[in-house]
Amino acid sequence: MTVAMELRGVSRVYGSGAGEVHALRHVDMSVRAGELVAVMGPSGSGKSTLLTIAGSLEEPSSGEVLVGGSSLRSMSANERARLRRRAIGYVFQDFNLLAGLTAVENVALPLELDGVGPKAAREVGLAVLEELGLAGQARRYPDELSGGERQRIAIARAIVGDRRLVLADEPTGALDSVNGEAVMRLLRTACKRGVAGVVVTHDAQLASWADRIVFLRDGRVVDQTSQPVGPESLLTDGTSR
Ligand SMILES: Nc1ncnc2c1ncn2[C@@H]1O[C@H](COP(=O)(O)OP(=O)(O)OP(=O)(O)O)[C@@H](O)[C@H]1O
Repeated sequence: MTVAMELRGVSRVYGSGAGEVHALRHVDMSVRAGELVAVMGPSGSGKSTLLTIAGSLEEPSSGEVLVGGSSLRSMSANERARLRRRAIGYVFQDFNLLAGLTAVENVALPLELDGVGPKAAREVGLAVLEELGLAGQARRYPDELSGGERQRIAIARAIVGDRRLVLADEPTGALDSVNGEAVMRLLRTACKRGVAGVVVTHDAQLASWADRIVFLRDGRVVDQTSQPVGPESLLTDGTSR
């Protein structure tokens, strides 16, 4: 399988002098197309920093980030912007859906911003919603949807078009366990289509939906676990079988 995203020796330092914070220290990590990777670790261990750097929303202090085999450093600002728009989908805890647009209009928005005509964009948006079992919500506005439904629509928006990488930061944070599982199931469905997914979560049960769990501590990768997919592979105390 092709490598969709790779971090090579990535470090990120915030501040300087006595206030220096080493958010990431020499992190090596790669995610293949079709693979879902969970990132876990204590508060402040660098999980969000890893995600924003992988998504080209922030630059590393040193090291290299490759998306689809191309180094972000070798791209112009315009090329990076195009990559963010076309190839990378982002899902955050607070949904970020636009209140004045219906579910399908929200999903179609990235395509429209990228120059696809409204009708064609809407058709692609509807197809993604259908594929994810969300067609029934297509015409509703965000305030007519539950929190779980809103987050699933946000995932549909993150994978619409030719997205190769989906980055999700605590996408299940505000949801109950049933809706949290539904969100992880959708991310898995997206990965089956060949999308590479990276999801930050505090929840071991939800992380068990991933193919692999990467553990961070003090900005370093301290462990990686491959696992059979599905929450049934977890023991009741949250450890892997
Ligand atoms: N913009 C910033 N300026 C200064 N320090 C920062 C900045 N962003 C993050 N940090 C620091 O970098 C370290 C890693 O932060 P990060 O948000 O990546 O951790 P996290 O694992 O996502 O934490 P949490 O689980 O609490 O969200 C923390 O010590 C944090 O205070």
